[in-house]
Amino acid sequence: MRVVVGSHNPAKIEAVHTAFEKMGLEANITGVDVETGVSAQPFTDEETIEGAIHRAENSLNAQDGEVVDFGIGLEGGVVETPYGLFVCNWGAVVSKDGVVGIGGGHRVQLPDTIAQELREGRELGPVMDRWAGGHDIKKREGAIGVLTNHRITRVTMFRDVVICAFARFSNPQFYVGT
Ligand SMILES: O=P(O)(O)OP(=O)(O)OP(=O)(O)OC[C@H]1O[C@@H](n2cnc3c(O)ncnc32)[C@H](O)[C@@H]1O
Repeated sequence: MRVVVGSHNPAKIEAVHTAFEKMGLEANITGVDVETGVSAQPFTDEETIEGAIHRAENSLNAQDGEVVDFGIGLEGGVVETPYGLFVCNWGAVVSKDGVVGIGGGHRVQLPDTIAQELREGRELGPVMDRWAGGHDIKKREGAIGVLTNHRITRVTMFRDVVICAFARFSNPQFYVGT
């Protein structure tokens, strides 16, 4: 099966590889840079889901006539709650016939100092690098990896997001009419 991921972020590509391994599916997986159609730092679940869907759809369309079975979009964002700002993560799988599966991931509460910088308009990636003293954390363990001491990483989190988004294709009989 041919799968295209709407990103070159190595954490996302590795997550898709490990998801397919875990699902026991053989796939040729590549990444492509696509537009997300949402802001660089999505600030709601809805905007983050929209970004994931756009990435998945644009991945399918980027392949110029080549047959691709699934486009996959993985998007990170943040959500405001009465208990503070949380990182949120969403994934979308779009099949070549246009069926869309969506899955969500863990949420981790951001420290107030980081949350405040995001509310002022900065992006989580560079803020996290500065705060944790790392480089390109978003391409490796992610904020979730830093904050959980690597017990959950961006790779394992997005791996599970892909498996959840794939539920519709793993069990189509449960989704008839939806
Ligand atoms: O190369 P792409 O696929 O665009 O990957 P990205 O990490 O830059 O883009 P996302 O859409 O996944 O994330 C949106 C923003 O949130 C940041 N972000 C999201 N989750 C993060 C995490 O776990 N750790 C660090 N930054 C994160 C990221 O840096 C972006 O600024």
